[in-house]
Amino acid sequence: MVQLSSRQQSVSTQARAGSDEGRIVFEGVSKTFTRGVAQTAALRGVQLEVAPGSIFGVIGYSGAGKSTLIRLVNGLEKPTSGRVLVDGIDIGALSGRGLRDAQKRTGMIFQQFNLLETVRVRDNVAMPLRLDGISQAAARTRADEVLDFVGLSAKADSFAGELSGGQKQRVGIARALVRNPRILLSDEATSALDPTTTTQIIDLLRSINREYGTTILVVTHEMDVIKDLADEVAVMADGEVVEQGSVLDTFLHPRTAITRDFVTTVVPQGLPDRVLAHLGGEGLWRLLLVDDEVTQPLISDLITGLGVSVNMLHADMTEIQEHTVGQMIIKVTGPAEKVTAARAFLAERVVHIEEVAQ
Ligand SMILES: Nc1ncnc2c1ncn2[C@@H]1O[C@H](COP(=O)(O)OP(=O)(O)OP(=O)(O)O)[C@@H](O)[C@H]1O
Repeated sequence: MVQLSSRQQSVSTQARAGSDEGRIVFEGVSKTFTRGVAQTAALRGVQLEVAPGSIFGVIGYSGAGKSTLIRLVNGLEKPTSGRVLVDGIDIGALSGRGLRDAQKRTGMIFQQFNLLETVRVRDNVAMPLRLDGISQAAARTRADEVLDFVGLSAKADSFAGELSGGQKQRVGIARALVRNPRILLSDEATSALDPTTTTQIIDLLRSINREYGTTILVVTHEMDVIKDLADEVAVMADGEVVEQGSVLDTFLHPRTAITRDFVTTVVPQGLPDRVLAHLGGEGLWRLLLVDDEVTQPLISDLITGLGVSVNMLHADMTEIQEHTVGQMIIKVTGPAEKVTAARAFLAERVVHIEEVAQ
């Protein structure tokens, strides 16, 4: 894998921790679009901080304000009120040359790739440098470096229109990296891709973050993308951030209904109604287990140690932020005092236990 530049090599996540380089801060940001007499409040009082070198995910349904949020970071939109600080600089206060210079420190990738289809891959990637006035030879040399980094050297002479969706997104990523940005913005970059290609692009984004300490702000409507890519997540609804926290904590303890809905798309949290109809409410529990909790002999301990019957209705396991998260839905039956004791026993042994909603 080719090294991107000496500047990027020297910039580690740790080295950035105390500085504003790669930091994004939203300070009470609102954005209202006005068309004639119609007004749309796309963002309302957004307060967020994206730490340097982190991967921060923003999830929400269509119209929640995600694209507007990301467009404020590279100055494509200006806040109606509040401030967006990028590398410590109030981006909304810049214009002209100052804004263009700030924009060079931010790369962006898009759902529809935004490539020039009839232009060769190498020249698509070199385009931002050519717009900066860099010579064609130097821009092409640099483009070849980043194409090597994203694994697409072999396609440098192809026309962009000849590539698959996954290859196009790699070109989009190479173009976004060509100026060595401190920050990479991703607006639904995997939404047009199949699951396998999505995984490859997510792996590429993670390797960019890991090797160069690039801050990545990703907006998406897919909780799978958040699970596999992000460290932190903010959930948006109607222009507001309704919940934020670490991805693992958000999966384990969603606090709002909308977050629970998103979590459910990855970790189903209930049972089919027809199954529920056959089960009484008592002793019907959903358990969450993390890491070592997953491998303990929980069910046999319940049966042999507490003398209750256990019916296993559902079990699954997934990886979140390098932690193993297991889920079980069980029905415990027996004398009331034993069922109560079983619940107390489980509460000691698993990270979360709740009654299954009927
Ligand atoms: N340029 C604009 N002019 C007027 N209204 C706009 C403009 N851009 C966005 N909006 C409105 O702002 C709200 C938020 O839009 P935004 O595109 O940020 O949401 P989103 O979460 O990215 O949705 P999607 O995933 O569908 O793109 C929507 O009601 C949208 O119609």
